[in-house]
Amino acid sequence: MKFVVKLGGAALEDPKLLHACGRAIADLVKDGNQVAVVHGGGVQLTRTLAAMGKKSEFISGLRVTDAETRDAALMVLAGRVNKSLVAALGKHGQDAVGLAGGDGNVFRARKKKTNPDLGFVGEIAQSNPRYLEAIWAMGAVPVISSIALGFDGEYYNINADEMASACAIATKADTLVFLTDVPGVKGADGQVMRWLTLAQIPALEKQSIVSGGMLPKLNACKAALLGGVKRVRILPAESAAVLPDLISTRVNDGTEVMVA
Ligand SMILES: Nc1ncnc2c1ncn2[C@@H]1O[C@H](COP(=O)(O)OP(=O)(O)O)[C@@H](O)[C@H]1O
Ligand SMILES: CC(=O)N[C@@H](CCC(=O)OP(=O)(O)O)C(=O)O
Repeated sequence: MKFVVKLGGAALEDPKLLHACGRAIADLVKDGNQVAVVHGGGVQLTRTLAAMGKKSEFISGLRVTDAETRDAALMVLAGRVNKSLVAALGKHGQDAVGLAGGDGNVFRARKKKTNPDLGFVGEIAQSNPRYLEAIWAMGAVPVISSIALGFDGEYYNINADEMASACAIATKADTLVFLTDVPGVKGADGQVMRWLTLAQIPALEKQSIVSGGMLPKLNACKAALLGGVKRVRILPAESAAVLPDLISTRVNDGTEVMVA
């Protein structure tokens, strides 16, 4: 089976959690699966920007990204965060190869057209997974940061959930899992929804039951399901150990997002 596992920045904050996620991903590979990891690092980027004296601003869950912010994103996401994940997999004996969207032209971006304008925020315009296939052929795990090179030669900041769904579609993954900092998608009663269909999403958004970072996440779930990915699950990073069980065992953690 082919898996894309997305790790959010909050999940990467806690060394114990990072260790547990690294182990679960390594176990998934030991079971014979092909796994690509896509990661965020929003929290880490916000912290670095604050140290630089820059405030972070988000519109509908997307960071307003001027040139200085984009350069910091390259430094933090494609640098420190990417390499700490490569190290976490290495600790469990799993080879990993870090890359950003521009490397090997695996993902190419175009500027996201939004109102208001978000600067260097991009969306994936083209993908070519041949380098991912090559990394898998070597028994390694590609670890992809949410940065991609535009056709104009500029790097663009991509929401990591969006990057993960583009990766799952491009690689024809069977399963896309979002490891995050909440136990799942909470409904109107504040309880985690075990299942969520695409038809339920607009009402949740309209009533502001989902907001912030959950908006791009649910958009990414929808894109993946409509793009042919069979299973999409939002899972708390604390439950990463259940990853290898997702295929054959009934798992209650998190929210399964389904077409209908
Ligand atoms: N209905 C909801 N259920 C769960 N989380 C929600 C909901 N609405 C908004 N959120 C927010 O979405 C966040 C998860 O998105 P995000 O911060 O982007 O995570 P990640 O770093 O894993 O991508 C949660 O921390 C929570 O604050
Ligand atoms: C355009 C945009 O918003 N990009 C995100 C990329 C990182 C990300 O998505 O990180 P998480 O998965 O940890 O939230 C950002 O700048 O924060």
